Amino acid sequence: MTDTSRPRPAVTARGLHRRYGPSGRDGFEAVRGLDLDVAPGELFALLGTNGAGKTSTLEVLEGLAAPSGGEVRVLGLDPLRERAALRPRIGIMLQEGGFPGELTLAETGRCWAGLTTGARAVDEALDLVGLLPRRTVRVKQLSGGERRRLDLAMALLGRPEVLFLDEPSTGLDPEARASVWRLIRELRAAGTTVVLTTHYLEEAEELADRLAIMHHGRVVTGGTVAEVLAAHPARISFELPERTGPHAALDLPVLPGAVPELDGRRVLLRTPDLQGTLTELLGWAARHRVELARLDARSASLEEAFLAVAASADPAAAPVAPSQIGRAA
Ligand SMILES: Nc1ncnc2c1ncn2[C@@H]1O[C@H](COP(=O)(O)OP(=O)(O)OP(=O)(O)O)[C@@H](O)[C@H]1O
Repeated sequence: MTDTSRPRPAVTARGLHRRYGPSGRDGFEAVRGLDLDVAPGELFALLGTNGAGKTSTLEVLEGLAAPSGGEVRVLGLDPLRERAALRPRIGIMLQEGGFPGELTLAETGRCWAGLTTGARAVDEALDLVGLLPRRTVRVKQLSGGERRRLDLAMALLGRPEVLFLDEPSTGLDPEARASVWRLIRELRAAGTTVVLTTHYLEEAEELADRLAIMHHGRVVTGGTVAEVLAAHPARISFELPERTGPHAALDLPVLPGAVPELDGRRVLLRTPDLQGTLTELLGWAARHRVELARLDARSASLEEAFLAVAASADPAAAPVAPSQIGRAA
C-alpha cells in the first residue's frame, strides 16, 4: 500500500554508485551504494572526509554526471535523461563557478539570465548576496569570497525549487558567511529544498534539518543532528580534592552507565545520560561537601561524531539505510 501521508521526496538516491575510469582494478569507485531522501523544503547537509565522494554524489544529483549504478530522482525526474525539464527548476553552485574574468558582474548575470528560464532581475540576484555595489566590477577583480557569492547569486537567478550548493561558504569571512547562512535560511523558509556539502560542522549544525556523513564513498551515519549525536556519549570532567582531612577516604560513587577515566585527581566521565549522571554526581558532591574543581559538562559535538567516522577503518560494513537517515519513501 502506498503511504500518501508523506510528500514525495524532492531528491532521492537509491544504491547510487559512481566510478571513475574502467571497471576492475584500474578504475576507482568514488560513491559506493548511497541511499538518501531529501524532503521538499528540507535543508540537507552532506558532510564527509576529503575525497569521501560528496562532490561526486552532488554532480550525479545535479545531472552533470551519469551514475555507474543505482537511481536518482530530483523532483521526480531523472536529472540526466530529463535534464531539459528539470534544469529550469534547480539551481547549482559548483565548487568553482568558472565565470569569464573579463565580464563585469552585471554582464555575467545577463549572460546567465539568457540561459535561465524565468530568471529574476540580475540586480536583484546580486543584491541578495550583497554584490550589487560591485555590479560594474570585472569578475577577475573579485576576491575569493566575492566569487563564491557571485556563484551563489547565479545559482539563485532562476528562483530554483531545489538548490544544490557545493561548499557555499568556503573562503568567506565570518561576516559574509553569516549573511550567506541568513540567505540560505530565508530560501529554506520560502520553501526551497537545499542540498549542500560543507566542511564546516558548525554550518551543518546551524542550518541542516538533517545531515549525512560520508566516508570512502558511503554514508556512515546520518539523521538530525540530535540523532547523530545520540550515538556518542556526553562528557563530564572535574578535579577531585586532595585525599586528606575530611576527604581522606573519598571514593567516587558508582554512576550507572557512566565510564570513569582517572588521571591523578582529574576525572573524565563518559555517559549516555548527561542530565542523569550529572544530577547524581552533584548530589553525591553536596552530601559529602566535595568541591568539584574545573567542573565541565557537555554533550557530544558533531566534531566528535565526524572524527569517529573519519577514524572508522571500514565504513563499508553496514551502509546506513535511507530510513535511518531520514524520511525514506
Ligand atoms: N575525474 C576523476 N577521476 C578520478 N578520480 C576522481 C575524479 N574526480 C574525483 N575523483 C576521486 O573520487 C574521490 C571522491 O572525490 P570527491 O571530489 O567526490 O570527494 P569530496 O568528498 O567532494 O572531497 P573534498 O571534501 O575533498 O572536496 C576522490 O578520491 C577523488 O580523488
